[in-house]
Amino acid sequence: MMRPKLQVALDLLELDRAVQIAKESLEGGADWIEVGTPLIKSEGMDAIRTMREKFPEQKIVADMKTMDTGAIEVEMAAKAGANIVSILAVADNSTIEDALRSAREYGVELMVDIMNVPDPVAKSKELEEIGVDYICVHVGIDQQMVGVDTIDLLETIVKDVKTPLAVGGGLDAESAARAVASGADIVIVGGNIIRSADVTGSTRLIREAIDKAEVKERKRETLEEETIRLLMQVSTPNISDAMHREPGMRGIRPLFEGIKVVGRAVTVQTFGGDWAKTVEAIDVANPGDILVIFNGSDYITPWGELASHSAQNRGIKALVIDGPVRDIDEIRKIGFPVFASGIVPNAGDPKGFGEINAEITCGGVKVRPGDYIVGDDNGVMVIPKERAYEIARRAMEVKKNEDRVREEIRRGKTLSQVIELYKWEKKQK
Ligand SMILES: O=C([C@H](O)CO)[C@H](O)[C@H](O)COP(=O)(O)O
Repeated sequence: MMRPKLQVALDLLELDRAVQIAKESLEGGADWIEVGTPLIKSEGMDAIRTMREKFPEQKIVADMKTMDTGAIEVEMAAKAGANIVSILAVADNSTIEDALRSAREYGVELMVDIMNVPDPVAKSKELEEIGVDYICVHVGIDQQMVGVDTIDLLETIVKDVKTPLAVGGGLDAESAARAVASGADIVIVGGNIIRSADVTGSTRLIREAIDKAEVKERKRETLEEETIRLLMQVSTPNISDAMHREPGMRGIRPLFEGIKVVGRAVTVQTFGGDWAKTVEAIDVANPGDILVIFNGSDYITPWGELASHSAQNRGIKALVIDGPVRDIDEIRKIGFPVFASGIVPNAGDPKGFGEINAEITCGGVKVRPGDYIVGDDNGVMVIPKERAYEIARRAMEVKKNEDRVREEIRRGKTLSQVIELYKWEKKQK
């Protein structure tokens, strides 16, 4: 078997950064440079021309994601210097066939990306029949965020076609090795190389993994386990960015610094310091949950040290309260994480008004039982339970991107230089 190729996907917006990252990834063992679709949209065919000029010996893949007018788009990319042009399999066969004619005419190869096709096996057979050079088994970035797995897709196709397979979609060293073991001829990696602070080192790790193609037994995490693991690795600002700058809870701060908590909400609606429901909720919650309380008063508390102690014994992760707490000296001593909007000495009475596990508003944000709560030094974010996995994945992408930008700042550029801020200012109409 031929040594599998490693294709680095330059999904960036800035050409200078893309050139630098390409250079670093080639040093780490990448074979092919993919001019990613975002880069092509941002810089046009100049992105391909520049890569050709900077890397005259390298194989360059243009990820055009063409849907129509296949011939002209292949011609453009070929004339700009691409060796392989990638178009979409969801395009009509007339587009794919004409793109292939153009590829033959201009001396380039055609890769066809089966992302989003309704029947990947049937489509792959059809593409083989048409005679394309490569089939790209690809799970798009948005699909990755909702849990679609690239290797699962590869395994459904591999036995039915002989055309060389390029495989990509969220691959890291472990899944890249798995892809090769399952039959990938070309491994495409974007985010896990290009967003790394150490592009060369990350490429090297993936290179070694695909060369060995050793598959380790893996215990698949449940979606909930993976969601919590990922959320523990990102910050509330990462989460807010991933949610299109969704606000955190207003006016709610951690009682002490350096705490990071993730858990699912058990909600409590109470009134003016009535601590019956807040304390009963400790018995309702499961280990790992976070109590989220709306108190309706900023001068009488329904929560203090004894409740904290009891919650901690039950394995409850934290308390988030729109309202004040008391006994914070004792709460700090036992280290029970509390996020609150105030501190007072006086508690209310246990009258029994209110409700456990109703939808509430806390710090101006809607919270339902089971929603994911993340608290850290910056405040508290609420993630709707239906989108928790997706948001966790997207927040991780935000974090990775920041890791790379931080490294480029460390090397001496200003933030606006790194992200070419001026170019991306909204132009007035
Ligand atoms: O093609 C891609 C995507 O659609 C954005 O243009 C990526 O290059 C491809 O998915 C590889 O990137 P990662 O999934 O981040 O590894």
